[in-house]
Amino acid sequence: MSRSREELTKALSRWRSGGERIVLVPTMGALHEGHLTLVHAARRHGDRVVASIFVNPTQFAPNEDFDAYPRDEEADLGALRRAGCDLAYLPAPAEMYPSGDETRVVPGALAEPLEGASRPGFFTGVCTVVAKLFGQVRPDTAVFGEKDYQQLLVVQRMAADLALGVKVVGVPTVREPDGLALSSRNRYLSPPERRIAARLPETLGKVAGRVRGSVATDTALAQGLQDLRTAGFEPDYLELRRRDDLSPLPPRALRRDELQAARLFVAAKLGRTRLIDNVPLAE
Ligand SMILES: Nc1ncnc2c1ncn2[C@@H]1O[C@H](COP(=O)(O)OP(=O)(O)OP(=O)(O)O)[C@@H](O)[C@H]1O
Ligand SMILES: CC(C)(CO)[C@@H](O)C(=O)[O-]
Ligand code: BAL
Repeated sequence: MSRSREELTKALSRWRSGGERIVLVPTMGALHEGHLTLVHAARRHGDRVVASIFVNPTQFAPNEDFDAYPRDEEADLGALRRAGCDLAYLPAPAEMYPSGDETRVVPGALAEPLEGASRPGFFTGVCTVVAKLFGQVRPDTAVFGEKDYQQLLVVQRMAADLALGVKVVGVPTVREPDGLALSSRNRYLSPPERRIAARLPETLGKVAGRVRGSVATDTALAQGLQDLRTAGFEPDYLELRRRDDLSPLPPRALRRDELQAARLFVAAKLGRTRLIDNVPLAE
């Protein structure tokens, strides 16, 4: 485990001088099987796996859950060790935001819809901290989850645009047996809310099925929003977008090529917990 850049750099230079390839898994901690699946995937992409744990203040708006965000360092370190992570990097805030820090990485159009529209400034915070982590670790590859699909695309774009020399790879969403995507924020759910939460992926499946069955997308999405409200959610968005550039799809029945290119995205509040999820449209 390393809390300072100095310790991190020592380990990295030892590995690099032996020609080993380094893979980074950035996280905010409160680790679950989804994160550990990223660590397992990372092992297949290189020789040494570094996982970072840093609850990044710049990606939280003032009204969001930065203070309440779950933190469980001891359990996280044990889980990472068992998953075969070579180094856990837990930087102190001053390592990421040193005194006088003022530079921000502002993403473009990919960061505008969906999470970008609901959480202004979120992707600037994410890109800024991920660029810093890439600069500190200088990994060959970095692994991100498809649960945060827009984040994966935005980070891939940033790495290419800024020529950071990091290959950014995505890993499919890991789900509970009832379909709920694993997420650190699931810890906020009360037992009755947890039972309702499975209706989120269920609704995605139903909307996707209706669109595949040639129902017009505007009708299928309106029905999906209604289903979410009836189940007890307060939806932020339920949208169909092209999976490569997140541009919108037409409000009519989709052609086969459009179905292949589409992904369905949702964000919804259940009590005080905000959940997100997404699925491909084509089976
Ligand atoms: N269920 C999951 N399947 C695959 N990857 C996941 C899953 N949950 C999180 N990840 C990935 O783990 C990385 C770190 O995410 P993070 O620490 O924010 O966890 P999280 O569970 O997404 O937390 P939150 O509840 O705050 O959204 C991200 O790349 C994220 O996409
Ligand atoms: C990528 C990330 C670690 C940046 O803080 C965060 O957004 C997350 O955990 O998905
Ligand atoms: N899981 C992405 C980070 C966030 O929601 O703040």
